[in-house]
Amino acid sequence: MATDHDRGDCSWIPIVDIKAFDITKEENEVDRKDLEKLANDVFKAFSTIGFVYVKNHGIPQDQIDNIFRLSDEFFAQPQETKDKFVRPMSDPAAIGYIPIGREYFDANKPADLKESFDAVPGSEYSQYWPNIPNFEEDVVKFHRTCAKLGLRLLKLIGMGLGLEDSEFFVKAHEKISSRASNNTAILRLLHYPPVKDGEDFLPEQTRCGEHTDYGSMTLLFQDDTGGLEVQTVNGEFKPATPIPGTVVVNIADMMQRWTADGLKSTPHRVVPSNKRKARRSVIYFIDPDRSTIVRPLDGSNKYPPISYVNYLSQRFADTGMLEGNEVINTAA
Ligand SMILES: O=C(O)CCC(=O)C(=O)O
Ligand SMILES: [Fe+2]
Repeated sequence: MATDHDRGDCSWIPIVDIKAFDITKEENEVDRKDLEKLANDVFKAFSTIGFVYVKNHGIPQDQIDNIFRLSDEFFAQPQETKDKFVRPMSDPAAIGYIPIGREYFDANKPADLKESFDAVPGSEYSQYWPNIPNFEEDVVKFHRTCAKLGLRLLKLIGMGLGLEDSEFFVKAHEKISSRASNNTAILRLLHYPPVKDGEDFLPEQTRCGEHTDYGSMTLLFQDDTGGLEVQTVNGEFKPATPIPGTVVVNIADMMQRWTADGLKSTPHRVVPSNKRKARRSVIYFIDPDRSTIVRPLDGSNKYPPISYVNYLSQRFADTGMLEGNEVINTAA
């Protein structure tokens, strides 16, 4: 069957091959023309559908496989073991386990059928790292690897937008791999459990409700189960089918605001297309440094300037996620 990619449908998620600028290359060995073409391709996708599949990114497949294996090992533990690592929601710099039902996008619907583990480097909450050999070390290493890819893409976005300083976004994320108190980028391991024989999803329950992400950009590694759907420019949802060897990358809300709606933060969701099978994904939510003041780069007053940390708190409050002085650090 011919796919959208075969048909060259430009309104749908394109595959961008970034081999010329993969994370193993030194920036000074990269051909300027290749870089400009990539910047143009990435910009075109992010200013229309808001999503790309990135191919030949340079993250070794065995490193990705290892993270999925550690994730499986964590979620396969008995519930009472996982419950010992429940993430304190009061601090965006915290890490830990988020059980089924703890997070929701729509209070009027049953909670999403998912559980997750949030990780950041240099967390003061080291007691929430599970007792699984190499878990903390490998997960933090993967966080840093994802940061590298994220910074490459932020550079391409800066070029694609024609910013005078093409490193502008890179500089606004320079603390991405440092302590979470400076930058809230999180690596989230996600597990969507299967429903057992004789059981089913509740009416209106899904795996991950329709939402946009909060920060600047998201990297999304999915297994081969399927279920991720992205809203098209015409408003309907279409499957973002897993493509082996690629990372799905999407623009998030803060970046849309920063670019005065030039880049699109597109609604997406995960439906139970294969509900008897578990689905796993690993998500890297990229945020600007917490103290960054975000103002529209076109010089307009489309949105008032706001510090990223205030923006994040406001978003949680708007969606009922802020309880008392609690702030939870999630995408939504
Ligand atoms: O699991 C996925 O593929 C997507 C999840 C997602 O969009 C999110 O957690 O923000
Ligand atoms: Fe998302």
